[in-house]
This record gives sequence, structure tokens and C-alpha cells, in this order.
Amino acid sequence: MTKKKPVVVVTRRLPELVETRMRELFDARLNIEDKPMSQAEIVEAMREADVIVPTITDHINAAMIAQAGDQMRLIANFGNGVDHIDVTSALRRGITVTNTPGVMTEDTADMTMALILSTARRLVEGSHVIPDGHWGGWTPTWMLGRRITGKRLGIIGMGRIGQAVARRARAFGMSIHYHNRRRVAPQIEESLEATYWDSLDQMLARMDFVSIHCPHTPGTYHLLSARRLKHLRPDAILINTARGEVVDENALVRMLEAGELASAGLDVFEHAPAVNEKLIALARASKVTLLPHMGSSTNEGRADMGEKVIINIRTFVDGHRPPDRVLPSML
Ligand SMILES: O=CC(=O)O
Repeated sequence: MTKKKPVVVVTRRLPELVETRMRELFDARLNIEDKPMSQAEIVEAMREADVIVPTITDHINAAMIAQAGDQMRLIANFGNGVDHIDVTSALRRGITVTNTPGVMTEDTADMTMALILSTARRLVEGSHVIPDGHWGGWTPTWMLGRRITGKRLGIIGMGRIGQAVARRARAFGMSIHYHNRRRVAPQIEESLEATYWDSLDQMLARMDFVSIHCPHTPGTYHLLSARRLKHLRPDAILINTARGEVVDENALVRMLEAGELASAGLDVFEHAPAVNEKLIALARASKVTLLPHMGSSTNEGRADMGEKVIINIRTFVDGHRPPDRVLPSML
């Protein structure tokens, strides 16, 4: 007798190849219209499905998890961050949670570098000059930006992505500094010629650029609080491709408006997809660069994420431990 295929509910459209494979392997309920599911619809899905595949914009809280059917054993997240899922409640109910680490590391690091370059060298502002008909030719004193080479980059969170950013930044001649919960292995520090700062406050006070690469957890919420942001030098640039909640966004806006911080390159926002009007005004005035959460947006990355989701579901359904389980120690 053939085994019944598991019912897998997918909350958003995924790359076509991933959906095709899911259709072959599972009783896949795909969201072809790509309409975001309401919380009630997600609860409904969790009552019926064996597996749900949410993405990072689907908030799954304890009350929703409490209503899941007993057959629902796996939340296979399409994405790395899991701060939108109450993982503790899921684990308590015996529901396994998996994510897709590792496959978006290089893409996110590339985007971080792009933000460093675009804020320092005024790329977005410059790219409008010719289409807007404002170019009168080269002059010695116009559109001057900041040199990257020789500058200090402070990395908050020296995991996979932080290290990938450090490798790139070193190739650009930057000196690498970092703060992390735990110091990384000496051979990693050596290969990156990275300086470890036990005190985040002290590191912030010395950096030309600061880039955030830690996850959003209860422990990192507003890690860059109003008080801490004040340690940054007025000519510093802050880059965030991690999660908006790690920074007190109102405090950041106040500092940018007051000229207490030179610029920011942001791919993530505290209340995404809502973006603070004042930040938008600063972007219009070319004081900051804002991107709509594009850090991992490559065709290759999204296909790899889909492949990871499929492997996690397959191994789980076959009775094995899926490779990308989210463990309590990661929260
Ligand atoms: O931000 C993207 C992700 O967490 O996958």
C-alpha cells in the first residue's frame, strides 16, 4: 500500500521549481494567488495540515499554536529568522520547527556591502543625477563621499553572515571589529584579522561603520537602544540587514535628524512593512538608503531555501531528525 502523502500548507508563493517538487512529493496546498493568509486562515490550516510552511511575515503566536490539530507536527519555515514564530510554545506542544540557515549568507553579506558602499559613496543619490537632467559635468568638489579603505567596521553578531561581511570588508581594506555573545574561534579571528570587543558600548564609540548581524530575540530587542546609539560617532554610518527590532528606530531617526549620526543603510524596519515617515523623508533628502528587505532576494537563494524546506519536511516525515531544527538554545 502506498503511504499517504503528508498535507503541506504553504502560506505564500514559492519559486516555481520548488512548488513543482512540493506537488510531486506532498499533498501540497499552495498559495497560487500569493495572497497573505490571515491569522485565522493559518489556524485553520494548522487544524488540517501535517506540516505548515510559513514565511517570515506570518506571525504564529502561542494562541494559534494551541489551536493546531494533533496531526500538525512540523512548522518548516521558509526563511532563516524565526522571531515571527513562538517557537517555545511550538516545542512545548511537540511541534518541531525548522528554518533555512546558511543558504542566504553570501547574498545577505553582498547586500550589506552594497549598503556600506551606497551610503558612503552616495550611489542612490548619484544614480538620479543624469536621469533628472542635473549633470553639468565633472567637478573637483561635487558629490564627494567617504572613502571605505582604511575605515573601521564594527560587526554586531559574528555568526555566518557577520563573518561573510567581514571577509568582503577586508577585501575593501577595512579593519574588522566585532562584538558577539561569545568570542569566535581564534583561527576565525586570525583569518579575518578581527578585533573582539567585549563591551559593545566601547566598540560603538570607535567605529566608522557599524553593521548588525545578530538575530532578533528577546535578548537583542532594542540592543541598539537610545542610550547605546548615543555612543556612535556623529560621522558614523549604521547598516542593518538583520532585523529592525534590534534598533530603537525612533531614537535612530532623532539622531539622524539632529545630525548626530551621518547616515544609515537599512534593509529592515521595526514595524515592517510600515516604515517610519521620518525615515522616508530622510531617504528623500538622500540622508539614508532604505531597501525593502532584499538581503536574501536572489533567484538562487530562494531556490536553495525551498530545497532546504523540502529536505526538512522529507527527513521529518520519514521519521528522521530534520537538519535545520530550531533548538531552544538558539532562541
Ligand atoms: O530575513 C530573511 C530571513 O530571515 O530569512
